[in-house]
Amino acid sequence: MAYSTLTSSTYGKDNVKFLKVKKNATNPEVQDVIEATVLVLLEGAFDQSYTDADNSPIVPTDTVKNTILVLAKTTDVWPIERFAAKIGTHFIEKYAHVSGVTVKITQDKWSKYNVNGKLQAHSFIHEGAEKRITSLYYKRSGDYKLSSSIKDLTVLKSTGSQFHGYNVCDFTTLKPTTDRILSTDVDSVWSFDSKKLGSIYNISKLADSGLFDKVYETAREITLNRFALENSASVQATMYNMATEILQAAEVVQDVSYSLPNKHYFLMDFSWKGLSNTDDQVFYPSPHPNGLIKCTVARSVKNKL
Ligand SMILES: O=c1[nH]c(=O)c2[nH]c(=O)[nH]c2[nH]1
Repeated sequence: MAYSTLTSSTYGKDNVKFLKVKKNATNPEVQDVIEATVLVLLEGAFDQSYTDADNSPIVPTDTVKNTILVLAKTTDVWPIERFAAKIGTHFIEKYAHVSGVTVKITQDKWSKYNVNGKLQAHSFIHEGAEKRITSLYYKRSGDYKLSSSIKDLTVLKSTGSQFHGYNVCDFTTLKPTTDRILSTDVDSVWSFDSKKLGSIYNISKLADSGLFDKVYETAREITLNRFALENSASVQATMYNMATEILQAAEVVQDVSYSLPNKHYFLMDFSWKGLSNTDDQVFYPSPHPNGLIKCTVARSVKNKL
């Protein structure tokens, strides 16, 4: 008997990059761009390549890369949810021994900007680290999980955030505050209810209706609005409220997860110079450690009906 057994495996290509330009049909001067980074991993009858050095079932990762780029050329990549579904169904349809496909597409945020009050037709600002992401896991059975997210949207508010009333014990040094700086890199994930979306082949039609862009815009707007407008009791309370609002606004969303670092800014001590800093003006951006707070929020059973 063999000493070991392969319990799971998956393989493919990561960091496949392209930029695609879309020209308006009536005015080709009006353009859009998507810069994307794609991951595709395959599952299926590949065990012998690991256990017997038999490469015959392997679709080379180089072929996976070529496929992503050819599909980027020949099919519509707007929005990324549509392109993820296209990639997923392609691999299942083309290779009978592929049983599952994982796709992750990360989109850079290129935004058009104004010159003399006029939105430019084909000039864009790269808005830093912020990304729009979609993740798909699609199985030959037809089952799939689709989620989308915002990552590395860095925000800060200089007041309108509190933290007090927490557990106090002999390890506690933190002072309660009714006015602090709150800053985080937003990582917000909303998973779609597959039953409400229907078959994976329905995703393209839903994309035509603008559904995925609308949910993305809604999630981003709710996150930014609530961050600004709510006098935050804690990261925990604010993220829960954001997630609840997204569930209320987007019927097709099954649950919402946030993962938020609490990026601390500590009030500097100028007492050595005889200076008071009680007016909360000068802070030290502490690179580490940071708080890290995560939650997933779904509809309560009553509201699922
Ligand atoms: O919003 C917060 N949540 C915490 O759990 C926590 N813990 C801490 O030290 N500061 C904060 N702030």
